[in-house]
Amino acid sequence: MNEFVQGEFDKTLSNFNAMAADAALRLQIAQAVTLCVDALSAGGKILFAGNGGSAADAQHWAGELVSRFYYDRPGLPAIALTTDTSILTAIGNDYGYDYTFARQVEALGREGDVFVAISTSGNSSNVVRAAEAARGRGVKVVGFTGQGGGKLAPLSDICFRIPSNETPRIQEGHEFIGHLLCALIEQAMFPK
Ligand SMILES: O=C(CO)[C@@H](O)[C@H](O)[C@H](O)[C@H](O)COP(=O)(O)O
Ligand SMILES: [Zn+2]
Repeated sequence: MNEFVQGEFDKTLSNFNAMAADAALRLQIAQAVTLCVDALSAGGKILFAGNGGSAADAQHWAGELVSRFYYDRPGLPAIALTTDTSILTAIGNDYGYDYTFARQVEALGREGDVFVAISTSGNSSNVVRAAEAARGRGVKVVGFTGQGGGKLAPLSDICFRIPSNETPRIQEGHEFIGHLLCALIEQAMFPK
């Protein structure tokens, strides 16, 4: 067991070391912040979606923006598309699970909004279809995925590809970058 735990620490540390050394990743973080700040400053909003642990990320990050992150300031408009069981079951039952997020993007997304699409494989159909729906409506797509990128990468205006093929490592990287984006958006929208 100790060996397993040590192995998990080692993989997580080497994943974060690789991210910390990646200058292109820092540039992407700055670009994603600009995209979100431009959208919010123009009266737009940020939509989030993902499955499983990534649904938790979607809700977590929307919560940081609507409520607060490091300090008190006005709430920012952000919606996780993973939370309303009536909507999710209606779309899932009437159109199919693949459409659970796309339908909501069609209903809620407006030109100038940002859709944050989270999928460790990059291939979850409901996330990929929602990214396609977003592009079709002039909604910018910020993708969060793994090393491979999957189908989501080419659909994204900016795509965070965590340098791992292991779902938990990818999710840990997502969580870190998601927090960074929330902090930087807060600072840019409401400088202290
Ligand atoms: O949290 C985990 C694994 O750590 C799982 O719930 C995981 O999110 C689910 O299997 C998802 O359905 C995986 O989908 P995706 O990341 O490939 O889009
Ligand atoms: Zn998990």
